[in-house]
Amino acid sequence: MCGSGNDFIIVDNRKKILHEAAFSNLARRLCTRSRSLGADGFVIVDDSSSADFKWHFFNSDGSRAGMCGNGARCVARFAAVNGIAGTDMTFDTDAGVIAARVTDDRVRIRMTDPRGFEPEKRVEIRSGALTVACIDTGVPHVVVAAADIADVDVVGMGRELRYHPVFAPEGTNVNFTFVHEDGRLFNRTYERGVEGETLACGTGAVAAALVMAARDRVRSPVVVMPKSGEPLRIFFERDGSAFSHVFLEGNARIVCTGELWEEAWNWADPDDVMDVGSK
Ligand SMILES: N[C@H](CCC[C@H](N)C(=O)O)C(=O)O
Repeated sequence: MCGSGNDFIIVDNRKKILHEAAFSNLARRLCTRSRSLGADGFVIVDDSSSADFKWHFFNSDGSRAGMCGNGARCVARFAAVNGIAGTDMTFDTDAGVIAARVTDDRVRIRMTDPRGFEPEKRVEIRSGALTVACIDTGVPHVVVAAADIADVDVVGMGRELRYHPVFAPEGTNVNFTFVHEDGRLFNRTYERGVEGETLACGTGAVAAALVMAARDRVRSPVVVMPKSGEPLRIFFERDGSAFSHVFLEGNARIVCTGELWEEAWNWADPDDVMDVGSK
C-alpha cells in the first residue's frame, strides 16, 4: 500500500504464520527494492485484547519503530478492506493506541500527543552551527527551516543530523521545511531506518506543522506538501507550545494484493555483497 508516496508491505499475521523473531529480517529482505517487493516499511497485523488489532512496524532496514503516520493510515484502510475492523477503529502500536477513520481511499488518524518539544536547539555540523527544533510525534524528529527547500542537501545534511551524537543513541528523522506564501508547508524528510529521503513522512509532516505553528507561521488545518506532491492535512489544538488532538489525514492507496512466495526473501543477505575494494 502507499500513503502519499510512502509505501509499505502489510501482512495479516493473526494466524501467526510468520514468527516474531523473523519479522526484522523479513522486513529487510522484502523491502529491498532491487531484490524483492521493495517498500519503505513492513507492517505485521496481529491480534489485540484491547483494540481492533495490534501492529508491528519495521523500517526497510529491519529496525523496529514505535509509529509511522503514513503506515498507520495504510494499515487502517487494509484492516477496513479486509474486514479486520470497521471504518472506525483503534489499533495498538509501540507508541500507543491509534484511532483511525477510513472514508473510501482517505484515512484520518489521531496521533499520539507529541512529546519532548524543543523549539530551538543549536547543533554543530560540518558546515557550521545550525538551529533546529526537536519533537517526538510517535518517533523522534528534527525540523530544519529551509528557504532553499528545492536545493537543500537532504541526504547529506539529513544523514549527518540523523547520526549526530546529540541525538544518540536512538537517532532521529530529519525534516527540511518551508512555509510557502500561500500557507502550504513544503516538507522533505530523511527517514531513520530507510536511510534516505522518502516521498512522504507522516510523523515528519506532523512534526514540521507543529514546529511551524509554534513559530506562528501556520495554523490548523495545515496542508503539508511532501516530495511526492500528494498532500497531507494536519489538524491540531494549540495552547502556546502545547499541542493536543493532533490528526493526520491523506490518501491510502492499495497498490497490489497477493501471496508472499518463499523466493521473495530467500536470497543472499545484502550485507554479504562482495566488496572488491576490500582486497
Ligand atoms: N522512519 C521512522 C518510522 C516511519 C515514519 C514515517 N514513514 C511516517 O510516515 O511517519 C522512524 O524510524 O522513526
